Amino acid sequence: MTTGRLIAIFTAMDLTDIDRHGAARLPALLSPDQCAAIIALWDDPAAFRKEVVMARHGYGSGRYRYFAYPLPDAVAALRDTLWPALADIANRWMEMLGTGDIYPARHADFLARCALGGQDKPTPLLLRYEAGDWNALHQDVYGPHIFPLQAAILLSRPEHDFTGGAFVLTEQRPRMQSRAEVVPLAQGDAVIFPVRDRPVTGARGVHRVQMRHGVSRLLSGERYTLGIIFHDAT
Ligand SMILES: O=C(O)CCC(=O)C(=O)O
Ligand SMILES: [Fe+2]
Repeated sequence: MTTGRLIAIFTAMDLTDIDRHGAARLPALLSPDQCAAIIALWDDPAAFRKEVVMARHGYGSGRYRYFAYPLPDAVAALRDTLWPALADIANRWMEMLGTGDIYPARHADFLARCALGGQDKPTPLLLRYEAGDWNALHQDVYGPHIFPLQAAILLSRPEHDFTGGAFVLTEQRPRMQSRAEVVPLAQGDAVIFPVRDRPVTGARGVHRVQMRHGVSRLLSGERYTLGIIFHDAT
């Protein structure tokens, strides 16, 4: 995947979906071969710094592994090339919310800021679900430094490699009932979504709505996802 191709996809996609619906889909960000190559990393212990068995923590059922630094090239490239377009959205959001936060033009500069605050462990992760597994609704916050958007890339083929296992987002609206959004993904598609909350313009101005994401129960097969989170962890 070249930067040029990523930028072309971004230009083509409807980024306003993030503001309208809380999520945007980037079709075919990775090819089937690229997906297979990332899935193959699962069995390379040297690629990872930590494994989480989700049931042990009440996170659902399934496993995930956090990549170690240096990240595999494909993972590092995704973090770098997605950054500029997402930082633009994030900076617009911070302006709407009046936080005064500004995300730098280069992802490396944001990581340096995280590291100064003690957040220096890589957060990109590979997730694996089998039949019966699921991912509880959650927010990927790892410390005070938060980049407000993240990406998840489906590496397996729906209906071929697995059934069930839908990517789900919920939006908790202040003093109102919550809204669910299901994002149908094909192999290689990415979904871009808020980490914790997002600004919504209402009748009385801008307010934050809390967002959570998760995965519904897998009915059969095996499902792998690559998660790209832009802040690091303590
Ligand atoms: O498996 C999924 O689709 C969700 C993964 C996830 O929670 C994440 O990437 O942060
Ligand atoms: Fe997550």
